[in-house]
Amino acid sequence: MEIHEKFTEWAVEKGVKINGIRPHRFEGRGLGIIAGRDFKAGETLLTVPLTALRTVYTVSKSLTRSLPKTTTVHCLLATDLLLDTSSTRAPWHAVLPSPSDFKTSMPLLWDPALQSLLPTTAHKLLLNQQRKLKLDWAAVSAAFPNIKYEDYVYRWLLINTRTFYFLSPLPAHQKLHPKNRDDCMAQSPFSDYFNHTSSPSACNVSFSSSGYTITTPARIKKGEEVYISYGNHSNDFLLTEYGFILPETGGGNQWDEIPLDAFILPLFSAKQKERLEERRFLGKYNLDRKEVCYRTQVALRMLVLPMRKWERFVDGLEDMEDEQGAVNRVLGKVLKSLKREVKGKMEELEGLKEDVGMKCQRDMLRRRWMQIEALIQAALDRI
Ligand SMILES: C[S@@+](CC[C@H](N)C(=O)[O-])C[C@H]1O[C@@H](n2cnc3c(N)ncnc32)[C@H](O)[C@@H]1O
Repeated sequence: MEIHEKFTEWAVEKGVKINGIRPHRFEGRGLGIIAGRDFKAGETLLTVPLTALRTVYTVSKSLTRSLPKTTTVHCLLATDLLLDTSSTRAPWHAVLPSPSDFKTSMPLLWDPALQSLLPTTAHKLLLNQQRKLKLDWAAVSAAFPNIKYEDYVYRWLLINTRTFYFLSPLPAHQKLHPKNRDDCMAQSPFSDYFNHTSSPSACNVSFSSSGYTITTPARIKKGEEVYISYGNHSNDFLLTEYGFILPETGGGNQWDEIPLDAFILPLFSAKQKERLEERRFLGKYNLDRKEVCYRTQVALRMLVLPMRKWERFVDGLEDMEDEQGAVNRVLGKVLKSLKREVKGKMEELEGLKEDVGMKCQRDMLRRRWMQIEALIQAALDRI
């Protein structure tokens, strides 16, 4: 833990205030934060001043000028991180995960045969990630032909997995605020040790002109891991963007959900789709841990109600309960088709040769498919 002690000293020098917490290695989660004492609800665990952050405003002008004006903040921060060989932030760089940590966990670096077996949402996010990386790499490789792709991707993933939402509160920066939400990012030392939970016990991260403040909403006992929330994300999102999924044990992921569009949309005629679109109920049908979403309930009613009655229902003039039995029968068919698809994907995964990807990658994918199967089965058992 010596590098972590050195980094902690470095962070304190930069004005980071660490109150009773320290980095600790947790099985399966890499580094995280452990409570060094008992905490009461409302206590502040960490403050990071603006001056300690790495942001688009700390990137040197010479680097910014070398890249096109349209370059993303993600790309600027990744390139800056790669080119920064000074000793200024060396203690911070020393505690970052290694390229091999990403190789095992991030689907972006997996074998294409495994990538093609990612669940729908995770796969869509991967395609989007690949598109963004391709554009960023085109800009960087043109400006710095000596940079190696692997070295760049490593930094790109560091930025992808370790930044916080950031909009500079400094008036001088405000006219330059990024237009794209994806560009509102900053690296914050020490805060980037916190692992994610979907539980309400996650610490609150607030941001103001004095920087980031991390506060606990609940009591924490000495020796417990302390978490923040990266957002209300499903496990498919966490898998592609952060390289992990929350397990079922310990409460699981309360925000987990799976899309149903591929199985529901084909049930409608072109005319029905038009009407759903007009009433803003076309697509984005999901199943979460408790139920199918309201959009699904509304859309499926179109298949069991005369159009007029459906319109009255959408206008709030008809009761939801009356047709629930008929809706559940359609939903049951949808869920059974989805379950068959999941089974097929799991069989494909089992049929892959042992040398396709790494065992830990295949295990992670299998665990995700099993979670999806369990979500579907729980929904079938409810109806
Ligand atoms: C901001 S960093 C947190 C610190 C990181 N664990 C480390 O070793 O430096 C985010 C990364 O931590 C890991 N992580 C965060 N929360 C996790 C969790 N609940 N379970 C497993 N891994 C987690 C993922 O690899 C994620 O990309």
